[in-house]
Amino acid sequence: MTAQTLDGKATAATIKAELTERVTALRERGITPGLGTVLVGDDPGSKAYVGGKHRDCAEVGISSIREDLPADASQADVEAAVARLNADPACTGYIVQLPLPKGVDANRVLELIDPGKDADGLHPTNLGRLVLRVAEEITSPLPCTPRAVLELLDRYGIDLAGKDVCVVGRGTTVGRSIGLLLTRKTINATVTLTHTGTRDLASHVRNADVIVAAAGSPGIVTPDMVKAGAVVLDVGVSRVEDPETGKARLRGDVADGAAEVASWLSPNPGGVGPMTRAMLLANVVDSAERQAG
Ligand SMILES: Nc1nc2c(c(=O)[nH]1)N[C@@H](CN(C=O)c1ccc(C(=O)N[C@@H](CCC(=O)O)C(=O)O)cc1)CN2
Repeated sequence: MTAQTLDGKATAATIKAELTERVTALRERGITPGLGTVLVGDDPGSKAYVGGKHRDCAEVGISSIREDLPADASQADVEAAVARLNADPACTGYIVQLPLPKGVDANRVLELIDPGKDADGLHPTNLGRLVLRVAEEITSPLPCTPRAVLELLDRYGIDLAGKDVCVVGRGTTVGRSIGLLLTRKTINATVTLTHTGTRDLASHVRNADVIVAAAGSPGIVTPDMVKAGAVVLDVGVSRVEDPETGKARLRGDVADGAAEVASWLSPNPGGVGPMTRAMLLANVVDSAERQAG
């Protein structure tokens, strides 16, 4: 068996075309959605992700605003950038790129974001809504990568009701919140959240109908851990040095060979990453539409 591809790149392109139409309709009503970003420091990955977010905005007609701060920015500097975006009427939604450098308390920063402008769905109020609303519609923004996973599966018609899902990794942007989404009554999956303290990771993963590998640990999910016919989402990404060329290359959390066992597999790159970018745009457009009534 060779797994079918959950093509995030192609799906994201379709979603971006849909969003372009919605942005055009907003602009015709005199409303221009605007995404702000706060980037602290020179981490090449974070710089590339933020650059990609601004290119995506330009592609669909969303305006964008940058707050780029040096690596030695203080907690107060970062909080001041957040305050500027909270006050800026041209910014309808914004994100603080994570991780923040050591010495800056990310949770304190996230708490200062105006929840109505929280394009990442990471403010405690928006995460709290996710906890509280089990069956009711959630109109507040959802964290982009969890939303990306769900949207990708939905676009390929993969039903999760009654399925056992194993999430590997308990990070803020993916692992901790995806279980809340998957266990909503509209989805009805059963979730096991595993992490570095889990005993016998393989046994949990092996039980799962759907695996969400989001540990940021290259190749942590090996083919022998994948149940035949499972759906595998490779979310985590790491830059590792290729021993042959000495050059840095991207590696996902799922080791080579999983495609021979799984029924569906999201490639990495080209799977959940592009969908994460598309879901950020969707959060911005959703919130601009809500603000416009
Ligand atoms: N404030 C946030 N910080 C971070 C988030 C987030 O959702 N909000 N997620 C990640 C980084 N991230 C977006 O910020 C992100 C990661 C990966 C991709 C992506 O498209 N990856 C490509 C490969 C890219 C490459 O070549 O380097 C792919 O998977 O095809 C987009 C966004 C942590 N921080």
